[in-house]
Amino acid sequence: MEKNWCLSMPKVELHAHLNGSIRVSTLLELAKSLNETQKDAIDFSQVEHLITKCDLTLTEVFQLFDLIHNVITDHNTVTRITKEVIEDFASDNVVYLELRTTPKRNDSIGMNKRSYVDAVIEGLRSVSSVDVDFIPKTGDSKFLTNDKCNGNSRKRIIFRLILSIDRRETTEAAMETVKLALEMRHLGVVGIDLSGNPKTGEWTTYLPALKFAREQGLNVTLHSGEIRNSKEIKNMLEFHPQRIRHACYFEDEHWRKLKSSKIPVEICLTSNIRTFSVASIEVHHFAYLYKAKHPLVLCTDDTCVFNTTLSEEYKYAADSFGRAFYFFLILQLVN
Ligand SMILES: CNc1ncnc2c1ncn2[C@@H]1O[C@H](COP(=O)(O)O)[C@@H](O)[C@H]1O
Ligand SMILES: [Zn+2]
Repeated sequence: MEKNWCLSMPKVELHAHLNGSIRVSTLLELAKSLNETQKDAIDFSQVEHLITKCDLTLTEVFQLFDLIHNVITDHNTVTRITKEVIEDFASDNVVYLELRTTPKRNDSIGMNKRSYVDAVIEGLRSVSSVDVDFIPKTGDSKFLTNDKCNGNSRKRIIFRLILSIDRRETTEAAMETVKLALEMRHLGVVGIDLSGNPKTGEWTTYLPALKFAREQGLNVTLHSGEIRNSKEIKNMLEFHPQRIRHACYFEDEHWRKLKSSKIPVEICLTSNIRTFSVASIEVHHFAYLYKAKHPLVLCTDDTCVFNTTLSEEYKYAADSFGRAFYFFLILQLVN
């Protein structure tokens, strides 16, 4: 399928991690300058090596995240990368973007979870090439958009934020993130995500925070089935999150439960193939769920880490799954 057609089509991105979507050029620039000024702070050659590697094991992916986090340490950098990530999605013709990020602390520079998210919001405000509509439309909040020219001919992107809990965090830290999300709902925070290295921690550590989030009306999305862990997948499905991501290692009983519950699945083809979570595109569960008419959405996950864009994910799906998928896209456009 035509790459340009996939590019020109207005798209919705529901699963992208902020730090994993940093521009490659920005990552290399920041890593290089850190390497020159503070020799011990970062191993530049390792960043370069991992960023150019074709396939990355999950362990390498999380090594790369640690390196990225070592580079993005201050508020200004968080603001800069947010601005750039939005500009990049807008140029890929994404018209609705739900970005997720893990609020972080860095005591040495006075960063706490709240000030981290404030820096993200500052990034939204600083975008000038496109209007970023990030405030749910209620009352007098309209003035908080970054709509600088009041014109309606400019390109517009609707933006919402999901706050992530990292599987390395404590129950208390997760609860702090949920409370922060509740405080920031008027700034477009719509949900809570559980992510991080699936080989780390127990998801039950976060259940009190996830249940509290749901009781308070926040949406919950879970990374599930990125590795084989039958019990965790079963319990996550029983929790009934609003959306699930990955579902690579689901077994028959999980598929049955997923299909009857109609929980939508966020599909990240390149991420799954490049991390070997699925053996090949031919056996990817996208085809199975698509045929079963299960609610699905194609997403990028981490455009920097997996060297992809949402248009490329659509092209990948169309090229791999053929004509039926092409008509599915046309129907989406028509509706
Ligand atoms: C490859 N599949 C994945 N599986 C699980 N968690 C992932 C992920 N990709 C990204 N993240 C989560 O997002 C963080 C980076 O963005 P933020 O610092 O939050 O903006 C990673 O540290 C990890 O916790
Ligand atoms: Zn993810």
